[in-house]
Amino acid sequence: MTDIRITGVTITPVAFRDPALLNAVGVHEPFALRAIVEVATDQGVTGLGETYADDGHLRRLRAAADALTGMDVYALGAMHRALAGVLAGDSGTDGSGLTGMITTSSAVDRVFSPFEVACLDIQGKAAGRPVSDLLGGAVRDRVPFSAYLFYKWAGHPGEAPDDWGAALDPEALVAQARRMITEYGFTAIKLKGGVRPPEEEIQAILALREAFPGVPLRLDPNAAWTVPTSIEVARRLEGVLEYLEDPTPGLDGMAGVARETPVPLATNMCVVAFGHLAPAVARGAVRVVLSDHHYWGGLHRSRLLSGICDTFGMGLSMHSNSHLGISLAAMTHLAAATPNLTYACDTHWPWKSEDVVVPGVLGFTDGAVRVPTGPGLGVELDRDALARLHEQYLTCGLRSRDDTGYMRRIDPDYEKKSPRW
Ligand SMILES: O=C([O-])C(=O)C[C@H](O)[C@@H](O)C(=O)[O-]
Ligand SMILES: [Mg+2]
Repeated sequence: MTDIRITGVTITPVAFRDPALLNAVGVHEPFALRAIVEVATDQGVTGLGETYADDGHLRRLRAAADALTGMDVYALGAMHRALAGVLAGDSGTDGSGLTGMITTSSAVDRVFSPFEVACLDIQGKAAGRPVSDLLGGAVRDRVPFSAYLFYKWAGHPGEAPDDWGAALDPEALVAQARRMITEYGFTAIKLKGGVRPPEEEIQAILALREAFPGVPLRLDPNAAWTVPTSIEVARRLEGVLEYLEDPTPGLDGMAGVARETPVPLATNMCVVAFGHLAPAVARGAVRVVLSDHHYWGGLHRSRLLSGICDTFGMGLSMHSNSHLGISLAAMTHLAAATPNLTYACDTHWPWKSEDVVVPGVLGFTDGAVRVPTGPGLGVELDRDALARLHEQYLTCGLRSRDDTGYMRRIDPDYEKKSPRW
């Protein structure tokens, strides 16, 4: 078999419009940042990856690109090892906004991920097979996603309201869910909490339960609550929630909540790297892990995570940050080829109005994305859109995600606290 050698990597940071979505650490800025990674090879086949674009991450991506140039796209293990060398001594904990609230994931895994995805795109194109086939083969041809609700302002301060409008109470969240379900057909609902006092968020979940009987519901306050508050909310929502995501900070706190409630606890905050799995299992801290190939080291390492979860009887769901079409394609191939990923995956997709991929391949029907069957990821770059969103990156002035800093500019008294209630 002929090698397919990397001859060059292009990393293009882009910015796309993002609504004023509220979370436990502040509010989304007017633009979300992503980096588009294009890998070129000596066989003329190219591959795509998508990742975060905070300044520190971009610097690491560029160093990685130099180290990977000349390597064979099949040598994924050697690439991961090479990046461990390049990033040795770099804790990668700057840019706390990279993954939302996650600062303890592995820098090597975060940097490796978009290159691995691009190499799998190339391998798939060379073999004429979809990426899901390289991951063991699709076990489902459609991947269900959840309606991801946010408390939100009507618009960014000083701008006209967006077409979703404000959502600051249960009625508005029910209306938001109704629109998302009408437009996308979602069959599960997640509410991003940690924004309003817990009693209000309980009322919001109860309103959603009444409006959408039988639809699985999740609440994720991103560690905004103390252990006693978490236990009380879990008690009030027992039998109502499919799972409660990261109610409180840290493995010990989560274990303390888990001991007192039958409601399954899920996480994308206290188990975000392989080293966290053994202590989480030992403490019985979580019943569901949200995978995310962007920080678990790509698609193969996410499948390794799924095997570990399966072995230890933990469920598997999927986390998302604001993302574009290359990521959605990668998430869909991965989910299709992961038998124990039985929960509807998270996606921020409905919140974005711009993209870098040619439209048409990825679409939602009945809340699910059909797994692309073309070679590789199955998506193609729209070069005009890429240029436009790169220009937007250059002019928007944002260089790192900073939900707290943005909130403080609007409300100088705002304090970041975990737990808050
Ligand atoms: O499940 C989660 O924790 C997330 O989706 C993290 C994200 O950063 C979310 O909170 C957001 O976009 O504000
Ligand atoms: Mg979460």
